[in-house]
Amino acid sequence: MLSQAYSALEKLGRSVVKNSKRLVAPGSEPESSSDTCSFGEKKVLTKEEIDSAWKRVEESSVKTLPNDLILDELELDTARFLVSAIVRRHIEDNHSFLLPPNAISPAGTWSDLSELQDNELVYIQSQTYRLPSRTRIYLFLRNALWFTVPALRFYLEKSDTIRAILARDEGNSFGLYEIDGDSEMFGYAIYCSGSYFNHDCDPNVRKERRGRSMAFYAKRDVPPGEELCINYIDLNDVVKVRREALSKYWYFDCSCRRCARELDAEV
Ligand SMILES: C[S@@+](CC[C@H](N)C(=O)[O-])C[C@H]1O[C@@H](n2cnc3c(N)ncnc32)[C@H](O)[C@@H]1O
Repeated sequence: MLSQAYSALEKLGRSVVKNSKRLVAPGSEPESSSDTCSFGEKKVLTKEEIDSAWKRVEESSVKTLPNDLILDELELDTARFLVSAIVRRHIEDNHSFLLPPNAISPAGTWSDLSELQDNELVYIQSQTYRLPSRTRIYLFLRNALWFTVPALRFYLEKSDTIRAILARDEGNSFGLYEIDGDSEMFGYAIYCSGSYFNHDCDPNVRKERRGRSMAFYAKRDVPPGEELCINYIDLNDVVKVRREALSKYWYFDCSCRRCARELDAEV
């Protein structure tokens, strides 16, 4: 089914990108089709406004893919990731006997994913353009898969499943880097249990990618009860730069002891 869904997407994705004939400046707000939502003025959106934007899009009628529903390459990547997640959920819901016993993928199950921190509000509030982008991806998938892969309609009729996946992907996924060499980044992956590590600027755990898995090792002896933390950012930076990075890309103010110590030393 995954290949069926991917091939439907690939065909549509290619034709949509090919027909788009337009260049947009990186980082500019993408245009939206009539069914998607847009916010002319940049403003901080409330939870209610975000909910009602999704509801409006859900209420639009299912039709064959409209010509003006254009996804850029990054959005198409997101669409592929979403398809693999909903296919996985479909298998867990309906054909769990197909999954090898006790062979939980490193990514975790659907229920593991649902339990992760939901970051939709904070991310959309910080980058408003993401909302029309996400609703476009949802509409694209719903219209592209509705007739070609009817088994997935259940997950696309309402936006909850797509919203839930995107809300957990943000802020919980790990960057995948080349192990040796120049640290080229290959992409992102979610490892549900690994997402419970908080950040510390003097972490007691280090992460190491091993093929498709992520391994975590203690960096020193850890007394029972001490919180296990990894680092989300470069630890060689000075406190101001570290905190700015955590605030800009992770949307939190670091409460670790190293930050407190270094901030104290500055005053
Ligand atoms: C990947 S999650 C870590 C698990 C999360 N604490 C949970 O309960 O699911 C990242 C979130 O944890 C919190 N967090 C992680 N490290 C932190 C730190 N050093 N200071 C403050 N908040 C932190 C922030 O809310 C951040 O968005």
